[in-house]
Amino acid sequence: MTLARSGSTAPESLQGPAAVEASVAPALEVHQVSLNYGAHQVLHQVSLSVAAGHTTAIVGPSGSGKTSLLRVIAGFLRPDSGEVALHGKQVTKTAAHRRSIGLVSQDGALFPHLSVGRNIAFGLPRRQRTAAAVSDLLDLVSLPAEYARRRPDQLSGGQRQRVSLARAMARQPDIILLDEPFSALDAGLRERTRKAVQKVLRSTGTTALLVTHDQDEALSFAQSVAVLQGGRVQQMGAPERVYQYPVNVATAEFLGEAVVLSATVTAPHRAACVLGEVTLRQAAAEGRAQLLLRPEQLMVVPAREENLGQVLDADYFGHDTTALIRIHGSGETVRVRQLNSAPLRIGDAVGLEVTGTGVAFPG
Ligand SMILES: Nc1ncnc2c1ncn2[C@@H]1O[C@H](COP(=O)(O)OP(=O)(O)OP(=O)(O)O)[C@@H](O)[C@H]1O
Repeated sequence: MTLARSGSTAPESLQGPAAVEASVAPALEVHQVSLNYGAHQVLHQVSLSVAAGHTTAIVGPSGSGKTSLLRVIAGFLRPDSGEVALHGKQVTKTAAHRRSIGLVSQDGALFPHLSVGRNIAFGLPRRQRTAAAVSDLLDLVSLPAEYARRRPDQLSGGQRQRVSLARAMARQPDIILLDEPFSALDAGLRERTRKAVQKVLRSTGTTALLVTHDQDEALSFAQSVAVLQGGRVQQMGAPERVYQYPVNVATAEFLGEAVVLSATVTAPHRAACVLGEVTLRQAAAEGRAQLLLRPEQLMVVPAREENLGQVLDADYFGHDTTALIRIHGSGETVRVRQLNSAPLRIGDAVGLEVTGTGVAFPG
């Protein structure tokens, strides 16, 4: 049994997002979708598309509308306006069970009284419910065939999620919706399961949409990231793009730790701030600005007269220390991430140097 579709994009998907996007029609298109719960509007003209064979993550804070959007795509909720299409075919009014969609939820939603094998077989068309097909699906998610006889409560959380993925993939749906599938797992298992799921999706060329509130997960798992805030898509693009070129400070702050300093843009690619002159990676209008840097761009150097600051707080994480530093004179505070060759302590006097480039926003 092979789960790669005929005309699947699996080989191309390994060649990079641009190659696929240029040649393949979107598997999912959401166009101008708005949704209200009574008088409360939770989605505002949301548009996004997912290229066939690609994985896109919708990331946003709690209450931003991620689950609501997923439910509209799955067909559990009808939008007040806008459209949803799968492989170019309108499904906005199609019942959930008639859409070619696989769903993996936070808890896996396995039937506790059925064996793993029967859980997986449930996802297969009736005539294909054979031990061999179940065994192939277990193999796909790197679980031994003997696990078919176990009950879900005899598996670890990560194994349960892999079974849930196998069940969702059994019918080779147009798209797999992953609704916070790793959030119930502890840190190490979460990462391993994430990698395992990513490998299955990419090797089979399966289109997937992941919903998560975890920025790191979104950036590392998906080939494209959509940032949802207040029911609006603020930005969508490749992970490196949205991290490096956020459209506003709120998006930057959501997609990882941000250092925001008052600055003056003195030339299209130059800004002056309390830490000195910084090169801008995209042109900005001259005048007052907010300068965005990331904590990993601030290098702690031995204390000197200029750029002198003091450590206000320090969190030791083993591999590195994150410290809050108040800069003398301006009173501004910055967060730095320092490898633990020389751990920082509260009260230390330090100097700071900026590496790399920043982004300036008017204001
Ligand atoms: N059935 C409902 N009736 C009324 N309001 C709802 C309903 N479901 C969700 N909401 C509201 O809609 C908004 C978006 O909720 P949604 O669950 O889509 O957000 P989310 O981004 O998935 O949040 P979380 O990450 O906490 O799950 C919230 O303000 C929520 O309170």
